[in-house]
Amino acid sequence: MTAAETTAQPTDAQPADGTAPAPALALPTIALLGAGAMGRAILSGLLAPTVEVDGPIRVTNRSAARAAELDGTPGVTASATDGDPEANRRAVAGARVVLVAVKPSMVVDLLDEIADALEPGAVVVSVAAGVTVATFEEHLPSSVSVVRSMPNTPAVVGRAVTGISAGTRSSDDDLALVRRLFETVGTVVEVPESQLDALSTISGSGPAYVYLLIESLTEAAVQKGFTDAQAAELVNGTFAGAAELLVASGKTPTELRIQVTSPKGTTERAVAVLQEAGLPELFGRATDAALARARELAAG
Ligand SMILES: NC(=O)C1=CN([C@@H]2O[C@H](COP(=O)(O)OP(=O)(O)OC[C@H]3O[C@@H](n4cnc5c(N)ncnc54)[C@H](O)[C@@H]3O)[C@@H](O)[C@H]2O)C=CC1
Ligand SMILES: O=C(O)[C@@H]1CCC=N1
Repeated sequence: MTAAETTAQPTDAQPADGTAPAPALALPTIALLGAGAMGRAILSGLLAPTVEVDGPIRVTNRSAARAAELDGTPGVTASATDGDPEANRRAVAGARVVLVAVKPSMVVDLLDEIADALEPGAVVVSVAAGVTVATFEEHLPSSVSVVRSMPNTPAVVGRAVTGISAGTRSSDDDLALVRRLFETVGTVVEVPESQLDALSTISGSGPAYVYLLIESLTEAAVQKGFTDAQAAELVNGTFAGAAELLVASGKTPTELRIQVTSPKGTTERAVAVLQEAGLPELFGRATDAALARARELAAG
């Protein structure tokens, strides 16, 4: 199931026995504009039982169907913007944090729509790829601050890696607040804005690269005669196990690859094919292409 297909729900931070732990983290009033794949992934972290948000999270989305689905979620009020031109303005009025999670091409129109409804002192948090702090600040009053972020979809299971960058008007407290917010869905790395697009090409897009590798190896398994179900079990299990071993062992990926690669054995032949085909360089080119696209998005 992709993040886009999930509905917002508490992350696996919830204890298995169903008992509610004491809220460990208090967050102020939040508006979330755009409940697509990323917006809902973040929402799932904010709805964890360990998080206490001041008042319901005000969510908006273009389609009425998605808004209606989310409106039934405890801790959320959701409105559709289709047919209700005031929905975003109502959502941001009085909110201390405003998360902007619409497509990059829609950001500027959205900012112009909400600018004079924002609470002075609000922190506007962007997750939009490419769109710069300067663009945000240009379209918003000087009484609000901007923080740019780049999360990734493992937020749905509380395992996001999120980059955050301060805007020119954001205080240390604003940045700390945004860090706490994203820590509800995983880990947070603070970088200067000049590095955020590069970070996006690695961790923002990274889950897609991993899934493409999984798809490719699965195809090879099916070509070798395994059923789809067997291929998925072999490949998904191998990726999950390898990633867990990487984290648990504290070893580098190179050390772990060498462990698998018996001298003159079978893996050595396979790895040689991948290296001769230029797999490492391909990732350099792929991330360069993503970076170029981020710059196009920044230009509008
Ligand atoms: N999908 C991903 O892995 C990541 C996405 N992002 C960023 O997150 C943002 C959203 O991306 P996705 O969730 O993938 O796109 P999406 O298309 O799944 O979601 C965008 C949502 O915004 C809603 N929307 C459109 N106009 C609106 C408006 N005026 N007011 C309120 N809601 C509105 C749409 O109905 C839609 O549900 C983008 O800016 C993207 O760059 C950032 C990191 C990772
Ligand atoms: O593909 C995109 O533009 C967004 C940003 C990083 C991941 N998804």
